[in-house]
Amino acid sequence: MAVYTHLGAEELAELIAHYPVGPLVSAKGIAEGVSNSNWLIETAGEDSQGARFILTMYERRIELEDLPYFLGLLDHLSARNCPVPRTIHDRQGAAFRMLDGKAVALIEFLPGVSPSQPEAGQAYAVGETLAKVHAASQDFGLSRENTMGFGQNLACLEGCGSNALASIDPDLPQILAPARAAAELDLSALPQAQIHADLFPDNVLMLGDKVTGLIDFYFACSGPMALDLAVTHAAWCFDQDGAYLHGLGEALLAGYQSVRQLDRQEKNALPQIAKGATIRFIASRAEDWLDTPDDALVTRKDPMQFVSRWHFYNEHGADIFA
Ligand SMILES: Nc1ncnc2c1ncn2[C@@H]1O[C@H](COP(=O)(O)OP(=O)(O)O)[C@@H](O)[C@H]1O
Ligand SMILES: N[C@@H](CCOP(=O)(O)O)C(=O)O
Repeated sequence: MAVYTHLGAEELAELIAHYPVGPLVSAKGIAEGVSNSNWLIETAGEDSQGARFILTMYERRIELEDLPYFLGLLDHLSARNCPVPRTIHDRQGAAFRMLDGKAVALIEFLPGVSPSQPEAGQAYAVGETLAKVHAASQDFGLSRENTMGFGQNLACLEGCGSNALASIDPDLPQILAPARAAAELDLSALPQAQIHADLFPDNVLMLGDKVTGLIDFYFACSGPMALDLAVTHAAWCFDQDGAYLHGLGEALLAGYQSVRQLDRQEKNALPQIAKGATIRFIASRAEDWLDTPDDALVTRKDPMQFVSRWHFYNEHGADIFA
């Protein structure tokens, strides 16, 4: 379920009239996603050829002051031929508007579907695209602190508390010690860029092995490129049962390095960074788990999936990223 707000037909038509896209033809709520409300918008187009867009209403976890960074980054990357949707600006040139007290943005619709069981060719293409995004972001003029960094992950887990973590799974509190170790890591000397920081398969649109869209940049921030690669590795390279998919891992790293070679310092740090990346998702999933009522329509994501990935990187990280 990801339409948290009801927008009536007249309200939608009035909103769309502020954009140079022609009159509204249809609006359908999109079920996927958990954070924001999204609609697939069809308009007549300025030239009456018809056009499609995504209308996003920002509901949770997004600060209004961060929108110029997120939406500006989309426009910056799109202008540099990265497969990223551009923002449609309204007739006054604004990238977002307020509606019923919430921010909304109209975003280019990109074709493609998110792979549910990614294959090696797709992992290669995602690695390649991620490296291109890192390169293209180098001259982006804005920056944003990572609000889900290793220090914040520790604070989040400590905020949940051992007892509450144990109520999710008796083994979960054991992640507190590794979270303390991750919070001590200093990644500031590693090569930096604007990073997506949440590049799960459901945030990538593909047609076959071609990446047609990277979406959902709402955790994007300024940070080490190796962290983005580690998040993507942890999100793409394990099957439903938690088994490591060696072929996907190799392909992702090869695709990335076909565009940008990792340096020795990054390779040495990657095993620790990958463990930290798993803790990032353990922390947010645990917090969401405890915050989500049992009868909520949103499906809770299991933090233990990433605990098992932490153990994998702890044992094999040095070999994988050598
Ligand atoms: N630019 C886009 N082009 C095509 N589909 C999109 C686009 N942006 C979002 N979507 C669709 O909307 C869904 C939810 O979007 P997403 O940004 O991931 O929401 P959330 O932040 O709530 O997770 C995606 O799974 C995708 O199907
Ligand atoms: N990718 C995160 C959850 C963030 O949700 P998104 O729908 O905004 O990508 C996870 O899997 O824990």
